[in-house]
Amino acid sequence: MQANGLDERTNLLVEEYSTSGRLDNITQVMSIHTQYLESFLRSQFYMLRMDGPLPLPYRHYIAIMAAARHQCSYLINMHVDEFLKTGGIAEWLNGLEYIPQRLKNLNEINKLLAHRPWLITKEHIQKLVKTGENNWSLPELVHAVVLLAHYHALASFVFGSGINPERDPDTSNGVRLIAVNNFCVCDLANDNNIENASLTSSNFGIADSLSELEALMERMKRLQEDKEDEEASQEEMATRFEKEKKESLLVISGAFDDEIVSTDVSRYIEDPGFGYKDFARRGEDHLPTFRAQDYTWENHGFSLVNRLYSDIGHLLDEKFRMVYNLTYNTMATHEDVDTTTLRRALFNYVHCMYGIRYDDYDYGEVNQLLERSLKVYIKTVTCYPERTTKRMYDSYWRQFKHSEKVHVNLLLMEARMQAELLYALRAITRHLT
Ligand SMILES: CC(C)C[C@H](N)C(=O)O
Repeated sequence: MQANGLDERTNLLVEEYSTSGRLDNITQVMSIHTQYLESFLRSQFYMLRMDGPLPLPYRHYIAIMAAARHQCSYLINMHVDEFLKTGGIAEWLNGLEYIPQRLKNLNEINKLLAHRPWLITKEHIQKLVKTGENNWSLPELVHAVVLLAHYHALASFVFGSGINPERDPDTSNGVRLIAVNNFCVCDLANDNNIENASLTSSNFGIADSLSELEALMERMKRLQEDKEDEEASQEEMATRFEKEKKESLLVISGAFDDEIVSTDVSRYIEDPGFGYKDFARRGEDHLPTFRAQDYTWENHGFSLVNRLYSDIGHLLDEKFRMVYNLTYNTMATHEDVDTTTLRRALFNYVHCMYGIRYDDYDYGEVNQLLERSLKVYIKTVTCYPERTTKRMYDSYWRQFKHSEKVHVNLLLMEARMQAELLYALRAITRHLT
């Protein structure tokens, strides 16, 4: 890393340490991408600590409820502390039975948002805002929704980057260490690449992975060159999306055994068995398509959110743009590479799994650029983050640097957050009209 890049990173970390009194592992890992970290911290600081519709302890409790949907003890513990520090009532930490009804009413939207946001309708919104004494004002509800989406997505980042302990196959009783494993901070922040990682696996496969990389770059190049010549028809484009969506539903991610949720976590959730629909298991494949141009973040979501909870729209917008455009023009050891097509494919594939379609995007590209093991990883990190394993992390893009895999995680996290927001905000708009 260049000297001034390093300075910038150090300054940001020093600043973060002096305002919050800690430097958690999330911040350290994200600091590999300093510019992004800055917009991340800014929006997180705003939603947690600045003036806003919800009281401070509520914000942390909502973060706990969100993280619990993915059994993310790491985030839960962090916000349990913050909840108490900001004056939260300790009794609430015994679980959902101890919290006010109003807060409890968020359960349903938390659950849908986390796992099947396409099911959120204006009726859900109506119910929350019109329940007599326990009602939520729209600004409060928007604040809550932003927090929920932020923490669901952050749980994806935490598991996707190995910030949580990996599941130890021997602890079949479901007990997990709450401590943070050191796969993240020591290795990722130092950006050890495959040479080090491969010490644990065998050297066999290096040649394969090298040629995989070359082949991927070749495909990217071809796609960029062919863009102008080949214009698929509208129908053809729609068919390609539907095909990709259908296939994504069948990608199997991790073990299907019913997870045992520890009581530390289960006390904060209702209906723990509810997850991203297991299409593969049920043999069903219906997920409605959301046409992105009918309700875009830029034209609709952004202004609604900004109107109801001032300035958060700008902060989120800046963060989305930042992650979407972030590039170092590198691919593993290669430099000066235009990686736009690959980064778009990652982002759009996440939206595809949530049924969101951009009609000017050719989903054939997803298929050409994202190999199977990467799709498994994306689906797991996005939809069932708690099932992510180190093996999944290691099995794709074996030539790439850890910083690039963290970059992938940033894209997945933000794409997921945006997808959740789009569905929730569309429902709020429908409620208002
Ligand atoms: C996710 C990676 C493929 C990103 C790439 N290293 C870039 O700088 O654009």
